Amino acid sequence: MIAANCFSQLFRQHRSRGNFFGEFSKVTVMNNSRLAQDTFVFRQFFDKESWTYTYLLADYVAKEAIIIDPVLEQVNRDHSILKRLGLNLLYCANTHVHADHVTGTGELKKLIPTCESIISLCSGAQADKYVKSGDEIQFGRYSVEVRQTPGHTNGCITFVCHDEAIALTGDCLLIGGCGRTDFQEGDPETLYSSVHEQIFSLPDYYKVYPAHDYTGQTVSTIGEEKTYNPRLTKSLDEFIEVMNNLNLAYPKKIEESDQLSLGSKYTLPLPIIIIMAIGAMCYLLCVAYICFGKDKIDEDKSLYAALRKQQEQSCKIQTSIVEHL
Ligand SMILES: N[C@@H](CCC(=O)N[C@@H](CSS)C(=O)NCC(=O)O)C(=O)O
Repeated sequence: MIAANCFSQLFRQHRSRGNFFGEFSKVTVMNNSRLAQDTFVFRQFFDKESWTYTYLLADYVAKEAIIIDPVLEQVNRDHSILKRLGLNLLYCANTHVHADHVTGTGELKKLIPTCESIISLCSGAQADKYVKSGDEIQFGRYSVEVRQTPGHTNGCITFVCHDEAIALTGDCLLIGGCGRTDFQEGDPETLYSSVHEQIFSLPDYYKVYPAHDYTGQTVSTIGEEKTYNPRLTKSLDEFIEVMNNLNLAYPKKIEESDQLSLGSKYTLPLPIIIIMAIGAMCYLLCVAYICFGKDKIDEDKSLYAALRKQQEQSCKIQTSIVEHL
């Protein structure tokens, strides 16, 4: 038993250890499949419209998977890759509510109803599971640790997979950059301490995978970012000055993505909400029509009565004139 534990410790260290630039060897397990797969599956997908990276992490032996930051327009791509690899998607997690694209979580949940959505407790969005710092999300023999890294938004989280020495930093830490802090709940001081305390505290060889890159890069390491990131190597005051003067255009989908629902079990689908709203409007119109219609009939009745009275009176006058003559 003790020997088995020592072996598993050594195996873990061997997989994770690496140098400053994140190079580390990997054990590849050959199984009966014609496609030789590492037991740990890691895929980085790109959406060219929003410059967004989506990540798939899975245990190929247990066939359990997690998707991070899926994009609505790419749901079919993600779904067919899951099918091709025969993976069971346990979770759709989002590093935050994105201002530049709509999440594919709701659509993936429709295709795979057993999959659960995950978002930070501080995001204000709806999901099946809410997470906070220290939580672990398990898939097969692997897991990711949740670290709250607010500053770009209050609900930003970084997922760290210690088994593979990787950090999925969302929009908090980008390669040679960081998330903007000029809208939603952005705050440069908070972002600065999130990066320094929660991300830069990881070992230098951990790989950094962000939610976006606008320069064609795909991966970095903690060591590189700590040494070369032009924003995060500055002092706090200099950083705040830089962040307050980025002058970036607003993302096109900011309003659409603000209405985010991650397909929680407890929310109604949008078409049902629209039908209910139309139904309520029709009901109000009917009530208004009936009330106004009734008033009009009452009005007509009293007018008719007054006319009849007037007619009767003029008849009486005419009769008395004739009698008089
Ligand atoms: N440079 C981008 C600008 C798009 C943008 O605003 N990206 C966000 C993340 S999505 S809300 C961001 O935080 N950017 C930080 C940055 O320094 O770019 C473009 O060319 O469209």
